[in-house]
Amino acid sequence: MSHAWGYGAENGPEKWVTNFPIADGPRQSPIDIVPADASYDAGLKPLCLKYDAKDCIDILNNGHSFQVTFTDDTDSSTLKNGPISGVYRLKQFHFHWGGSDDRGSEHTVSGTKYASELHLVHWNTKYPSFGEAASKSDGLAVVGVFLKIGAENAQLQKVLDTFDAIKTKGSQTTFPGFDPTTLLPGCLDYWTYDGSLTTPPLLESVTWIVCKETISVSPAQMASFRALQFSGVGEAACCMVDNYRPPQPLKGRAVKASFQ
Ligand SMILES: O=C1NC(=O)[C@@H](c2ccccc2)S1
Ligand SMILES: [Zn+2]
Repeated sequence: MSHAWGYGAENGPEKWVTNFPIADGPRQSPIDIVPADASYDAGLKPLCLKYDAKDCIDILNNGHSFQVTFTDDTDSSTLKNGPISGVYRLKQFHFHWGGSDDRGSEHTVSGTKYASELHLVHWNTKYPSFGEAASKSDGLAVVGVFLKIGAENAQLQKVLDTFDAIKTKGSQTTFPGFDPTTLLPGCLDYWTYDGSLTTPPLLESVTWIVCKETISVSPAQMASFRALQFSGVGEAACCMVDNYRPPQPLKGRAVKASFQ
């Protein structure tokens, strides 16, 4: 690829395999979740998500999405139970979205695309760091939440209110004291399967935990997402839209459900 990966015609998901051959690997993400094909697993525990707002540090436009980063030096913001063993620390959360309200999520449900998808990225503390964990088959756990077009989401709006300060690639601003619990649906029923990062390097190190229940986002709020830019200051302006990878082949993997 002549330049860094992205979501355009020249450097987008169909081209990633050139520099990242694992793109055609056996446990790639996202996938289309077909509820009727998911098997209920009574052994799956409820998710235990405990976040401390004091760990929330800043918000960054990284040129692919925007991410809210957490301090992960202690076990104060963690994911436990669910399909995982041990303690996973929250590193960051970010979103993927479309150029219009009819698309944007990475996972789909029986082919249904949502306007956006929230990813809460956690790493297994049996490893010394996120970077180390990212290369291990049980290194990461990402909680995915679908954003469905509807009422304005007041908690999400707190994140969107920072966007004037992070419009372009590489810009960031402080974002203290935000509790990501406020972005979770009321019901934490989930589907789970073994998958990968959905962006390069596409490492097959993610236990995916996708919530059945959606959260709401208004059309105006989605328009705010789309006013962010992939491009940096002084570059040709390019709206940050369609920053999602489409579903990948299941290749025989089982999708389990925590609910009947
Ligand atoms: O769930 C995912 N979404 C992404 O953008 C991928 C990623 C890549 C690197 C770090 C964190 C997340 S993995
Ligand atoms: Zn993501």
